[in-house]
Amino acid sequence: MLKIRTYNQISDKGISRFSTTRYQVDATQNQADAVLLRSHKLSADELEDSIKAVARAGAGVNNVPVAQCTERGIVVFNTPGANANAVKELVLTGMLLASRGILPGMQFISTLAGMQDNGELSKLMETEKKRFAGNELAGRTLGIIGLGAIGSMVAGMAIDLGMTVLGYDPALSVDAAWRLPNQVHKIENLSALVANSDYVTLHLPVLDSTRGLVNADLVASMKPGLCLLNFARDEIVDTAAVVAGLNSGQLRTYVSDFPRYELIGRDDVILMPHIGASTAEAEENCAVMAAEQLKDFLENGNIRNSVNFPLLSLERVSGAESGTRLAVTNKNVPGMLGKILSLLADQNINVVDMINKSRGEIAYNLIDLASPPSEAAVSAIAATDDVIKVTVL
Ligand SMILES: NC(=O)c1ccc[n+]([C@@H]2O[C@H](COP(=O)([O-])OP(=O)(O)OC[C@H]3O[C@@H](n4cnc5c(N)ncnc54)[C@H](O)[C@@H]3O)[C@@H](O)[C@H]2O)c1
Ligand SMILES: O=C(O)[C@H](O)COP(=O)(O)O
Repeated sequence: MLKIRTYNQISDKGISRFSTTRYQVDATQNQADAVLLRSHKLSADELEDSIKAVARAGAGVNNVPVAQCTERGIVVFNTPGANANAVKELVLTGMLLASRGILPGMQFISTLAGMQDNGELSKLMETEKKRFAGNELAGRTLGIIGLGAIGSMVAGMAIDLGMTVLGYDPALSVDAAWRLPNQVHKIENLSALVANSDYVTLHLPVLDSTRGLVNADLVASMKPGLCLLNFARDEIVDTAAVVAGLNSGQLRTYVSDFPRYELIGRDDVILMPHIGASTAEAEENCAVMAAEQLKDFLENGNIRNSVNFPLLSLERVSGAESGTRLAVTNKNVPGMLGKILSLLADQNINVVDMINKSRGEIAYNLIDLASPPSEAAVSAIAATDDVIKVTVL
């Protein structure tokens, strides 16, 4: 039996991908093979030595100790794009709430509970509605910081709304560049992007390089009256700089999925309780994608959508006598593959097929064998200097 320990509420659609004859999946599993979670802040101490993988049903992996996982040969997966549409729709909601008198207008109406005369009510609406006028999005400029799965969908939506779109992403992947609508004006300089935008929306991960990216200097460069939307992570924004910007009028509105106490109760701030991905569709998509990736890894050693391991996949060779596969993780240093293969040769085990890839300090190998390796052979490989993990699949 393979064991998966879950944290958070994971959609049943994902959990049901694991057959009950082969997997035990719930929050109580100890000595588990893998962890499946959403935003639970995972500490390295929660990862027992049996853990081979952590699957994040979602995009952000800042709640996972990725560097320690890498050192210990634990593969970390995420589900890029699976919740992008949910976030895109909430960005639109945020832009509309920031632009039209929707929330104050609704609050005004709620003060009228108890009025009994619809004629009077209609008259009151007509005299008061000027207090809740706003502006349209068409014709305005949206700056997008981070043009990955979410940023590109937001770009497409904004173009459809008649907005001009500026984009900034110094780490843009080739795949993401292909997905991007060609009407997006790529800007190399963050200050130029914020100086020329009416709305700026953040869609980048929190990393050491992006923590505090929106700071006092960037706020000072903003076009006066800009609306900032943060559906990425709170650490990317310096709250004190945002408060100062709102107080000075440099910022008109701050919309955020990450409430901070300093921001609660302000008319120029719209806060949501981290619900960017909280739709039935996104929760199902993320859970299913995470489950499929985890299964393919635990059963075949294949790696799709990992944030710390090379992406790699090897078809099972039909007719291979034993169907035995070794997954070996080692430090990315010269000569490792030779050592592993020679240990197998010493045991007279023939290699049917294999693949090897590296990423940063890690190398990962899938080796299909013509006959099952003895325990001694597996132990010898595991004991080799710079080998981190060996799994027989
Ligand atoms: N509010 C929510 O519920 C919610 C939901 C999903 C994702 N998120 C957050 O949104 C982030 C983005 O999600 P995604 O699915 O689009 O991820 P993604 O990996 O597809 O895209 C992120 C993009 O950010 C870019 N980037 C990296 N460093 C940058 C920098 N310094 N400046 C500008 N761009 C930079 C990358 O090159 C990439 O294109 C996640 O990391 C997560 O923190 C929040
Ligand atoms: O990074 C993400 O995918 C989002 O922040 C969603 O987080 P959640 O799975 O806890 O809703």
